Amino acid sequence: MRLPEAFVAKMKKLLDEEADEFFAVYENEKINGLRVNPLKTDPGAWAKTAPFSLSPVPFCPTGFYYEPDEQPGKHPYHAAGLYYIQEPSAMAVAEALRPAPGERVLDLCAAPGGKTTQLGAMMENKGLLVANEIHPKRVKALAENVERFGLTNTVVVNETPEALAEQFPGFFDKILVDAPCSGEGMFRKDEEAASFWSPAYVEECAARQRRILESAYAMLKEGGILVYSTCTFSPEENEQTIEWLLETYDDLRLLPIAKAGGLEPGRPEWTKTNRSDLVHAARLWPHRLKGEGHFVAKLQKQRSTPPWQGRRAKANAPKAAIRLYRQFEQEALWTERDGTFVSFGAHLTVLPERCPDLSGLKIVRAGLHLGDVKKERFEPNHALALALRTEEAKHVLDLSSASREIVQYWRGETLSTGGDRGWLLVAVDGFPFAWGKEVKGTVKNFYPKGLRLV
Ligand SMILES: C[S@@+](CC[C@H](N)C(=O)[O-])C[C@H]1O[C@@H](n2cnc3c(N)ncnc32)[C@H](O)[C@@H]1O
Repeated sequence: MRLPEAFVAKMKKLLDEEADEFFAVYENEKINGLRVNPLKTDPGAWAKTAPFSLSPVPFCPTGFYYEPDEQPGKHPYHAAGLYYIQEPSAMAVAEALRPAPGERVLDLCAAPGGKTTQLGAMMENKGLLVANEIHPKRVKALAENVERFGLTNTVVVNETPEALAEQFPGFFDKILVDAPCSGEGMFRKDEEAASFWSPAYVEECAARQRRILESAYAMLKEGGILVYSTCTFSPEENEQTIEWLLETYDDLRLLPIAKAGGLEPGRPEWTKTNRSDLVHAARLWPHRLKGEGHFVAKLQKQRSTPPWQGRRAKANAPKAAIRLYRQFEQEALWTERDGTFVSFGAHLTVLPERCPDLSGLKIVRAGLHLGDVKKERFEPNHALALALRTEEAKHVLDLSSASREIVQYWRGETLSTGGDRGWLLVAVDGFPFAWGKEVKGTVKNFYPKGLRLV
């Protein structure tokens, strides 16, 4: 592939005798990976019986490589949220943050949701995950992936980092800044990134990263952890951004990232002041492991920070909406859902635990969208189907992934079953896939129109 000349010259200078090995990887095919959803299945056990030939990614316990001739993105298991197709090196980022269930976590630059889905799964749907994306178009894909993965503790927001910082000073235990960057590490995967590249663009990205990090710092609580990552090689956006951060906020401390599975240290010699602590950061090099280029740094805030003083969100769902939902629950489910029920128009939603007041923010999705009240009836949302376990549904239509019916259903067609059971959960090999309504022998299709197979 054709690489920008100035990029080639710069990397030759930086990498010196390692440069030939580095440039040789551009002749190879890109590496493919998927990350299995532990909310839905046991990754190790599933990988052994999966319809793809999977081998483990050494630095991510839920990550697997698949072969270039396979297409897991087109399998109904993908639609059922069993895995996320993700560039393997990108999987190391959420591993460095590793939030615990119950924490307050922010993914500040989140679309399309690779890391959000990984963080949400690590949190076992407990606590609060705020997934923010500044671009209104990209936020839609983020919300869809959150839904597909079955995340119920996640609020998807479409804001600037500055607006969030105003609302949430000192609020978060953990923050991920997976920064917009010049994308040098993705040239092999995305040739367009190469056409976009220039030295001036690298500087522009670095300036933007610094602004985003200022907001992130403001939102961290005392003792809170920040992970910063890029998919680029340039020292200006990596070691030097962290150098700037450490100089600007002298209470921040770099924490070591384990160098397992091929991760290498950051490069102190690429900072302006030769900061030795940059070895704690991690670099993922495409010529040193099976994956593209990435940089990851982990920092802890030491300064005493006034605890967040904001209000909690209050339940506001009309009684009638909850009554209709409870009726649906009685008819279709064995389990009852508790929590803070709120309405956005006809939408009925249950918020994540201890969710803060969200007024004034552009909220795309808040917690679990249970369904909509339509003409005095409750219609369950696709998100609810994907957040359930099959055992929770009273009526299940389990289709084989190899069957014609699953493809028909995915396309939006009705199915003939002969039954009359009302709302039923359509599943693929035992994994929830969508809602259907079985009336007088026919299952009416509730697979969302925008997600159907075409
Ligand atoms: C590297 S991508 C994030 C990838 C994502 N974390 C994932 O794993 O799927 C960076 C994101 O930052 C967003 N972004 C661009 N400018 C931004 C800004 N000024 N503040 C915050 N986010 C920004 C981009 O739209 C993009 O979606």
